[in-house]
Amino acid sequence: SVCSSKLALSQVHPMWQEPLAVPGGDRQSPVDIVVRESIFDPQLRPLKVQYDPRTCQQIWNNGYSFLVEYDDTTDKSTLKGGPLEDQFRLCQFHFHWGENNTWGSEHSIDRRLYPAELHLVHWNSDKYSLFEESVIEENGLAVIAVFLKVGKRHEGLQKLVDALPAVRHKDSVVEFTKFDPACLLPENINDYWTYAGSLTTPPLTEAVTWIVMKQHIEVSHDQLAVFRSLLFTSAEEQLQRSMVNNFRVQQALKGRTVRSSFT
Ligand SMILES: COc1ccc(/C(C)=C/C(=O)O)cc1
Ligand SMILES: [Zn+2]
Repeated sequence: SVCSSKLALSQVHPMWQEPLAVPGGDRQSPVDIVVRESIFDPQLRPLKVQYDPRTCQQIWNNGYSFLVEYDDTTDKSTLKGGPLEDQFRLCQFHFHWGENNTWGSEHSIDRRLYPAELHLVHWNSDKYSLFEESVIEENGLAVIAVFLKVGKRHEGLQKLVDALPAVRHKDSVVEFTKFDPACLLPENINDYWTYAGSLTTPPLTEAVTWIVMKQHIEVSHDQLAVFRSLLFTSAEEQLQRSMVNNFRVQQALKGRTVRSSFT
């Protein structure tokens, strides 16, 4: 099953108007992570990531980002450990980026923004039987966030970059297989911050356990430029708009604690 319902996503408009307030919105994302206010939790376990490249299916431009979607009908690509009590299934990953290298990430570390941010979206397959069910449950989703910095070319990313021109317009889909998302993780995945938050695009539901990696990955300027060559708009639309700055504004922490897995 493709893990993001087309109806809800098709209502995600680029640069969409932020709702004034999300019902009961006291755990919204993204947030600024203030390092010296994060609390080391020695009970946080190492993350266990097991991805099977054979579950990779397609890339879809949903008019907000491009999603690399995985077959999540079995427990082949999974995440567990860390702050998680249950086993989670990978359903898709996507990115957020800016119009230049000064900004683009959704989270920040002591107010430092990165030019882009990767989100690997997983749902709780111990408790729910469908992604769509898990999206409305407080322990339904786990998202790994990885910051991207501009530097050397990322060899593993290039296969994805080469496929992007085929999904230039909103609602375009291209087959994309045998991609191992583990190649996008930093060497050290055991240093991370974690907090209770939400999706950062509609439906903005407060269902996400965020796991934000301390270590970034590097991609080249040219690779990021291909992200920026995508369009928010479909082929039929009169006025084409570049897919850039597809990040949400930061939200209040509202008393939440950000824990760290490292001192
Ligand atoms: C059911 O519709 C959905 C739409 C979007 C999403 C995600 C995964 C949003 C985000 O990445 O912030 C999930 C479900
Ligand atoms: Zn995201």
